[in-house]
Amino acid sequence: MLFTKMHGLGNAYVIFNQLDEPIANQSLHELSKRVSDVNFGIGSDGIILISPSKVADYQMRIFNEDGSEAKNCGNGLRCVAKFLYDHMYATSRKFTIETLGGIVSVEVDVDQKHKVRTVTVDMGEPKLLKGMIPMLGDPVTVTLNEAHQFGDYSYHITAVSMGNPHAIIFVDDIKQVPLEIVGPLIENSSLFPERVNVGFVQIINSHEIDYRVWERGSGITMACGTGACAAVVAATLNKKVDKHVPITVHLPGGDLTISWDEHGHVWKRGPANYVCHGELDVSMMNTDINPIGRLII
Ligand SMILES: N[C@H](CCC[C@H](N)C(=O)O)C(=O)O
Repeated sequence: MLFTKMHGLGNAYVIFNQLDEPIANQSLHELSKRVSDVNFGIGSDGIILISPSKVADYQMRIFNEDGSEAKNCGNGLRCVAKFLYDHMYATSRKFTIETLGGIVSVEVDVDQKHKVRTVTVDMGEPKLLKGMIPMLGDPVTVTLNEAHQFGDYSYHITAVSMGNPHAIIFVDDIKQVPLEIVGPLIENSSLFPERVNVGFVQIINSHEIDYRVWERGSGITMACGTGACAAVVAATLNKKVDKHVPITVHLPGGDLTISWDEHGHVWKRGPANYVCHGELDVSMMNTDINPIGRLII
C-alpha cells in the first residue's frame, strides 16, 4: 500500500490515495492505530483516506491516532488539497471535498513552479447549539463561557463544532496550562457524549490569539485546523477579538489565518507540506503494538 506522509503546521497524517486503487479491505481503525505508532509504525497523528465522492469532487476520511474516526480535519484538508492539485487529480485551483462533517470548498495558491504553497478552505458555518456539539444540557442552548468542574480543575467552556466538537477555554497565560493533565480530563468528560477536542486560548490583541490543543483521539498536537477555527468563533462570540476580520492564530507548529465572515462562514488559510512517500508493508498489520514492550532503560 502506497502512502504519502504530509503535515499541516506539524499536525501530521499518513495519506492513502484510493482514487486509483482501493486499499486492501481491513479495519481502518486498526490501520490508523498501527500506522500512527512511532515505534511499530510510521508515526503520525492519524491517517487520511482520499476517495471518489458522489456529492463533491473528492472525499476525505480521517482517523485519529487511537483509531477513532473524526468528521473533519482542518490541517488534513489542506494536505489533501495540495496532494490532489500537485498530483494533477485536480485540474482547477478550486474544488470541493466531502467530509463526514459536510462538504467544504478549497482553493489552492501556487508558487512559480506551480506547486501548492497555501490552501484556503471555506469551512462552512460553525454549529453552536449543545445538541449539535454534542454536549449534555439543554440541546437548543449555546455553551458560552459556562463554568464546569473537571476533577480538581474548573474552567469556563465555550463549545463550538466545526463538524467535530471543540471545547474552547480562555486563559491569561497559556504556558501555565497543565495540558497533559486537563486535556484528557476534559476530552473524556461525560459532558461530551462523543468526547471533545480541547483548546486553550490566550488573547494577544483584537486580531491575534495563541492557541494550544489536546486533540480528541490524538492528544497534544502541534496544530489543529478545526480547533483554530473554533477558537476564533469562540473569541468572537465572547467579544475578545474583532468581528469579520482575519485573525492570526499562533499554534506551536506555526500560524493560521482564520476569518468568520459576515455570511457566517469560517475561512482558514495556511500551508501544507510533504514529508515522504513510501510503501507500507502490510505484514505490519499483524504485528502487535505493545507499548509496554518498549525498552525501559
Ligand atoms: N482529533 C480531531 C480530528 C483531527 C482534527 C485536527 N487535526 C484538525 O486539523 O482539525 C477529532 O477527533 O475531532
